[in-house]
Amino acid sequence: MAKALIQMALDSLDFDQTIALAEQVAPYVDILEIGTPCIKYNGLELVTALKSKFPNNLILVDLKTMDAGEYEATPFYEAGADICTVLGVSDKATMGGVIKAANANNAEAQIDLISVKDKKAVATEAARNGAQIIGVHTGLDAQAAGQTPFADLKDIASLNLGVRISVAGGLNKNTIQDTVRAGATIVVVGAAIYGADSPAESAKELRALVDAA
Ligand SMILES: O=C([C@H](O)CO)[C@H](O)[C@H](O)COP(=O)(O)O
Repeated sequence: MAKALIQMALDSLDFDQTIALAEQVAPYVDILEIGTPCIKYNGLELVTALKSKFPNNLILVDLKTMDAGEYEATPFYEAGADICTVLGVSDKATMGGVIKAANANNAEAQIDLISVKDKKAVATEAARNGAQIIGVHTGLDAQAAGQTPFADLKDIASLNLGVRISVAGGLNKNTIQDTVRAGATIVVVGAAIYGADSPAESAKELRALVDAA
């Protein structure tokens, strides 16, 4: 079985800090994620910069698109995004538009199940419609209210949809191996890396844990 990928969520608003953090963690992670607040603040220029500075990492742009899927996602794919996210609560046509834009650019679309009520149904339909990645996601606000992504991961993994499953929501060194063993093929880490005394050391430790899981 292929090793799980590690995705680092770059959630700063500051352009230069984002590049500096990416420089520290890039050797240890597979995917550099431009978080939603960060992409809204910095825009396409940051995608172009990360893509050129980190050719060995995939770039995920966490657009969380809600409408006008193809129109919104296309410039980000053209700027170098390997993966863009679209909300699972959006219209089927919106998700379809992002999937279409991804395919036109030899890239991938991720359906984010954040705040979706019937997650199994949305994930099943999205996979059938060509989404390459399903994102099980407990957002920062839901985390603050004590929620975790683990029960949702169990539900989605049990469907055996044949697509990759990304998991985000407060993962850290204590939970990352169980998350991989439960079926995550992409594990997303934000605060546990950028909030550490040494983000590079934290990313290195997580890499070793994921590779050993
Ligand atoms: O996607 C995220 C959030 O919704 C803000 O955009 C986070 O980047 C994601 O949850 C990963 O960060 P942590 O939960 O801090 O690991």
